[in-house]
Amino acid sequence: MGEPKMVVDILTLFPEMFTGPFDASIIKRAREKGLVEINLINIRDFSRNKHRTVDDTPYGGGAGMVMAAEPLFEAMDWIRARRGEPGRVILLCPAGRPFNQEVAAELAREKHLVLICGHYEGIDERVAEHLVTDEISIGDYVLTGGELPAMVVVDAVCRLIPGVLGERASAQEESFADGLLEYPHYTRPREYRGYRVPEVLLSGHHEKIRLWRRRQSLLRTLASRPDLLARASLTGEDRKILASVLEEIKS
Ligand SMILES: NC(=O)c1ccc(N[C@@H]2CC[C@@H](O)C2)nc1
Repeated sequence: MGEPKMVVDILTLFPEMFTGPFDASIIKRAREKGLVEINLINIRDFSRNKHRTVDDTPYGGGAGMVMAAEPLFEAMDWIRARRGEPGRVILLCPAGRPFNQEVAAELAREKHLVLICGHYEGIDERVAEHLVTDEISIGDYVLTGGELPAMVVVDAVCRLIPGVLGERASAQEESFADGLLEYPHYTRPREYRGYRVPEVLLSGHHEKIRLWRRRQSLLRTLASRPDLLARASLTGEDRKILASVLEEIKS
């Protein structure tokens, strides 16, 4: 097994939550190919008291419990001793930087990521202040823990590592890679319960198919995510296609 392209250390109280998603399909294959190494590290193993506690009551009062700093600092010491300074130490939390394809691409360039999955009301702030390099949120909602967000981030990042997806083309063409939504996909049969595949896709005319797909991407993005359209890098051809679409809408 060659040197893995990326190492991901995940600090969590529930390592068992990860076995399903990371032992199936693409991530499993990436691990088997040695393209990525994912280590699940149980925060509780770094508790330094005999009851192996990892949380405590909040200073200043209030409901709920707070994750203590010590086990996380001890775990980071262990990670550093074993593998040196991580490229990024990511805390998953609702206040974090919104996760998107651009952030995934940025993280995919790192050699070593540490993801910290919190629980309870939150984590002692000294962790965010002195250990964390990036706070990331997968959306504006509160979850019981950082584990599900960590799975989402690992999935989106791993699939961008060269060699993880079979033919790179599918990752390139896919939504958000060029900033537009994806065109519709079809496969056999060419007619199912009376529903037919668009003729152009059966024509074998590659240029027409490319244009049809691009038009569909532009139409879909215009219809459901005009904000993405505003930010996308459009070619001259794209603008011509959009102009003709807008003409049709007006007529
Ligand atoms: N939107 C998100 O990415 C997100 C991340 C974490 C989270 N919850 C954890 C539990 C306690 C605290 O560490 C944060 N909820 C939502």
